[in-house]
Amino acid sequence: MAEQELFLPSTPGKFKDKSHSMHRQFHRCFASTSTMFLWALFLVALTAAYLSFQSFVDSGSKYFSSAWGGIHWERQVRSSAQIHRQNGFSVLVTGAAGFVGSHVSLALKKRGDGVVGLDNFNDYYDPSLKKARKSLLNSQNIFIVEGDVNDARLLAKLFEIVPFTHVMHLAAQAGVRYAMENPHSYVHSNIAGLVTLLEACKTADRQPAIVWASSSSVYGLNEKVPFSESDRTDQPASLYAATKKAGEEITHTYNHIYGLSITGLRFFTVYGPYGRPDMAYFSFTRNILQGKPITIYRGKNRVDLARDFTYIDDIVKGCVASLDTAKKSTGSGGKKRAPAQYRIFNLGNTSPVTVPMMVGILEKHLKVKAKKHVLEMPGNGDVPFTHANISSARRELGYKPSTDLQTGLKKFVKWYLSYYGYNHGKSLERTLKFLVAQKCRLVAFEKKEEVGTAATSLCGPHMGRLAARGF
Ligand SMILES: O=C(O)[C@H]1O[C@H](OP(=O)(O)OP(=O)(O)OC[C@H]2O[C@@H](n3ccc(=O)[nH]c3=O)[C@H](O)[C@@H]2O)[C@H](O)[C@@H](O)[C@H]1O
Repeated sequence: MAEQELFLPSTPGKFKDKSHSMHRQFHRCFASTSTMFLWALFLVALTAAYLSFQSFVDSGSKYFSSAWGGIHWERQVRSSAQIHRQNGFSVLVTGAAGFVGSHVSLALKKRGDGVVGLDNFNDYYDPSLKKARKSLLNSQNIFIVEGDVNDARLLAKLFEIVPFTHVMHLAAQAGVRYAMENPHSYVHSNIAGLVTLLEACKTADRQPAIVWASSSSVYGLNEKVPFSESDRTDQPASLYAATKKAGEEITHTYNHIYGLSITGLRFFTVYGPYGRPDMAYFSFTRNILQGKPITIYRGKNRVDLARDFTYIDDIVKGCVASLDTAKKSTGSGGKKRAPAQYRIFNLGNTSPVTVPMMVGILEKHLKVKAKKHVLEMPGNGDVPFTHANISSARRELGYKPSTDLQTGLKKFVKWYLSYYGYNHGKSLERTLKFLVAQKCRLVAFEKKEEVGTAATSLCGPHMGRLAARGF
């Protein structure tokens, strides 16, 4: 109201005492200006408070939202990186809570190398399996840093704490068909993440040698069998394959410009205990046990699809041999001193098996028939077959796969049943019933003499003998 009076033109004749009125007007004006000034001051203070709160939140997020940093954390990293053998390595394993990463980490630690894991524990598949692998690694004194390969600050910190001799880069967005659902996750992990990691490695004062996971999928539509490293890889059939192929080109650049020693490993459909639930052998096992149908893709002209399935222990040997034979990087602090080693190897099994045959092996080990639903292969990035020529890896790494699919799947099924039981994914009630039944069987087994005596007194000696034998 006061402001309205002040700014509206005054009506002539309305004011009897002009000087008094002017005084009042001045007074009002002053009062109003000071109110405005106070308001402005208040707003400035509010803005400043908001800005400083924002910067607090921003800087705070470095410490609160990320799971790394601090003296205790650094101590864990250092301790995990400690080498316990002569001429041993200190290895940064990215994707350490993943399938291949966890197995390789355990193998390295077992022989006395220092291992620091890095994993972002994303939910591409059930993170509880990743946590279980983490617990396994922790029990062997391997520390897994929770973080992303795209976090340059974290990588710089890790290299500041530990002068890694090697990096085993296994963190990636895997899966051929999922690339159609979430293409950006492939670019994020397999391209951006790879470049961030290479930048950290190239800048390190003692550059590490790098061994990383490429893929058999880079052969794409190549029809020449078996696939050799020198075959064409310029016809990827999926975005996943394209990002792995891009990774091969990118690593070549870093080798050429900065003197990083690089070895790329083209894995062929790796399977085994603690494997990836998104892969066919794993999801088929789950469905078969649950009595659910499985979809088997078939190629053109009703030709079965085939894969050069490779057992995890063989892959681990190939990875470790790659680290052992890797030459040192030649640069330091971002400067190349001399040409460095650049290698690419197929790590396969050299004996492709069709998908229906793989299902047959699972049925045998699970002792359950699958409900099969055969479907023409959709245009989803799949390739009809893979078959590795491994002569190069055999010659230079001493790589010699020794587990056939029968044996490997038997080990996988054994692990699967011990890990999930028969009732994986079923209702809590059914799981409890299953556990109670198991417990009863155990009790009956342990107490069979007592059960036998009770059965004798109740039903006579024949029933007693049967009961004492454990039914
Ligand atoms: O070597 C690799 O570089 C890749 O290997 C693996 O890819 P793939 O060989 O495609 O394995 P996987 O999905 O187990 O399908 C196996 C077969 O089952 C068929 N398949 C699959 C699913 C289904 O429901 N039905 C079906 O018939 C399917 O058509 C295929 O013929 C990794 O996942 C990948 O991350 C990468 O590492």
